[in-house]
Amino acid sequence: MSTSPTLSLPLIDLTPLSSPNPTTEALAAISQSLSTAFSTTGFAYLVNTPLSFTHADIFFLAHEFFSLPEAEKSSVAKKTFIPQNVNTYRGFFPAQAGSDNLKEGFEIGPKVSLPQIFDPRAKFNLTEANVWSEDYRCRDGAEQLYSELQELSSKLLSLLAMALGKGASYFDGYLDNSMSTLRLLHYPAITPPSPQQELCCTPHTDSGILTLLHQDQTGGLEVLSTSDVWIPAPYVPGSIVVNIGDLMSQVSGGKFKATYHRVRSSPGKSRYSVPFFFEPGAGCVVRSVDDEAGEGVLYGKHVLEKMSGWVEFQDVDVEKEPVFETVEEIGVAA
Ligand SMILES: O=C(O)CCC(=O)C(=O)O
Ligand SMILES: [Fe+2]
Repeated sequence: MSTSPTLSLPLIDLTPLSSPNPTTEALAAISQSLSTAFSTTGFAYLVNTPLSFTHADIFFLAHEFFSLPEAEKSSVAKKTFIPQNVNTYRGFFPAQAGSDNLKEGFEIGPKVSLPQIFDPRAKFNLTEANVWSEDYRCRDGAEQLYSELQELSSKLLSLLAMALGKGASYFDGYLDNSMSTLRLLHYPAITPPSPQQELCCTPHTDSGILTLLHQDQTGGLEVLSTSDVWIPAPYVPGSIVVNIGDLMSQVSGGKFKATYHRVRSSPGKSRYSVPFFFEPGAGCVVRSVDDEAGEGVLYGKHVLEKMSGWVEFQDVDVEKEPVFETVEEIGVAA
């Protein structure tokens, strides 16, 4: 692990993960670097990742989607925005004018269908199928990127298990029916620049296990340091920004930090980013390593609670959702 003189976040070299048989020492060294980064700022840059996609390939997927005509994007918009559409959780969301979240997005989940554990009357079905516009030419690419990011995240999860003193397969149950989300984001240019629109992504923590973020060259990402100062996390060529989500922070007994981050507007410029939120299955019971016999929390419930605070899901009312309470109730093995 190294820290560039101009960067406040560590760079972690993942070269050994591209090898079919990485040495135990190499894996232990990455595990240690991740542990140090996640126990302090909660953020790091990953370099020499095993992805087959270049930075340009990834942003092509996003540009192609956001250059579709508005009507085409609306055809896959979530029900919250286009009431006649059936998709509630996957799909397109438009930019919310007048908020600190001036971004439009397109979200996809796994290609394989997930067990339908939500009440069909629920306002948000977290395990619904993806929706695609026939005019979007990059569906195969987006599905392939999803699969590679899921694979990389799974490897990182094993390394986090080791960092917590557990065996490499300790968290493997999280991968059953994992409902990770690949999100293509476009922050439209603010013209004319407005002093009121200082932020285009409001300060927040992510909700899942970890997030792998590709950002373009525009800059603007900021991370709250341990001394409560916003530090820039600019684009580093060829890197992925990684950070811990609330869930993993809880699982680690607070050892790993879910750090606040935000995006500062770049006057007159548009920006693209592609976060991948690595998540367990909705029916996964998640427990802290410090309380392995405890009741734990059902991941699907954790997400709905978190969603009620997101601008894209303003109408989530967790109290009114027919949310399952126990694993038995939703009929899924933990
Ligand atoms: O666009 C970015 O760089 C960050 C996006 C983000 O933090 C998120 O979508 O959770
Ligand atoms: Fe985030």
